[in-house]
Amino acid sequence: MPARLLAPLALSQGDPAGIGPDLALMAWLARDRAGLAPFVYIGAADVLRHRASQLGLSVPIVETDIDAASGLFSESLPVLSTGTMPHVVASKPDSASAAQTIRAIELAVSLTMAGKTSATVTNPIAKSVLYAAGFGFPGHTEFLADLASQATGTSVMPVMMIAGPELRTVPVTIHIPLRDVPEALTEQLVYDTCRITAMDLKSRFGIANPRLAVSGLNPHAGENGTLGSEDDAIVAPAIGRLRAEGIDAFGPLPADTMFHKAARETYDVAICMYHDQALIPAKALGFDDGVNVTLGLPFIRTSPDHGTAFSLAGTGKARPSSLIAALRMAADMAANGAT
Ligand SMILES: NC(=O)C1=CN([C@@H]2O[C@H](COP(=O)(O)OP(=O)(O)OC[C@H]3O[C@@H](n4cnc5c(N)ncnc54)[C@H](O)[C@@H]3O)[C@@H](O)[C@H]2O)C=CC1
Ligand SMILES: NCC(=O)COP(=O)(O)O
Repeated sequence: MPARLLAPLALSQGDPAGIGPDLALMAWLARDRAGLAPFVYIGAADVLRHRASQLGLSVPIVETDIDAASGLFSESLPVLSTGTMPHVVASKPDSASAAQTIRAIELAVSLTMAGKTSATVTNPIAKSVLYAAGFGFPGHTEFLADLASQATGTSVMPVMMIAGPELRTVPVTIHIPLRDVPEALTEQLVYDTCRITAMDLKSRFGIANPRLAVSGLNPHAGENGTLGSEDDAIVAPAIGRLRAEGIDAFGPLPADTMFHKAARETYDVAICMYHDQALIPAKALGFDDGVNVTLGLPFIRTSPDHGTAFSLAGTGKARPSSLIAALRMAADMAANGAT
């Protein structure tokens, strides 16, 4: 456990029919080998016990209050219970569990904002399952920002960053249909996303002068306007404003040639215009140890880079490496004094 980290990490259960419970159990079993800081699982203890038994994993699961959680961690997996869950079957998603899934995220965030936990680490949710139950946010990222805005009374703009050992990427637009991207992309959005990224790479990742490589939207970054106008009309002016403020942003770059090894050495983060432009290279290069971190929040939030992988839940085939990387990154950020 890093010396300065006093409060445990909050780990939300995610979709209980997905691999979140499996990964939490596996991460706890790997705690010493992986050098993990104490974490408290926030969710349904009965689902976790059932999954442990299904997987044949010997994990003592202890329901606790938050103050006792860190002290229990070496001998048992502490659980802060969100109450009794409707019946859950591994790999069978059911929107009846949505309220509990959301409650676990809310509880993790409120504990983290109160300083009772040092960071929030989220297990994956299935967006469509929550949408079916009326969840009004595209994903965690926007939900967390809303919770933070409500708690602080100030507007919070979240930025998604996928961070792996070889590459960090940020999508400027996130979970919207591809056909809506050009409409959603504005100079202000590109500018704000880059500014928040630069600020957080400094304050949370210790990069003194972050280099931001900004992609274009169109093939060949628009080929001088002949393959689309957005690169010259939206992306380039945003980069001009950033540079005028001393932020080392450059582009717009053709997205197809900015991810090879030599290109990656020229920047600290790639700012991309839409979800797949950012997440395909990030997951191709680092699926097993990539971390999804939300920048711009007044607290630390990380997550594995993958989803609920329903078909693997309860089989023992899910790999916990990305969750372990997310737990480690959150603990490092907290120990380094980032909030
Ligand atoms: N942070 C979050 O809450 C995220 C949630 N999702 C949600 O997850 C659901 C499923 O999404 P998919 O696109 O199928 O992505 P997915 O990441 O769940 O699965 C993609 C592929 O990777 C495999 N995989 C994923 N995690 C793995 C692990 N830990 N070990 C071994 N193999 C693993 C799966 O078996 C599948 O073949 C969707 O509903 C989506 O909304 C997706 C990404 C992130
Ligand atoms: N594709 C990334 C993803 O779905 C994660 O979204 P979020 O739930 O962290 O907002």
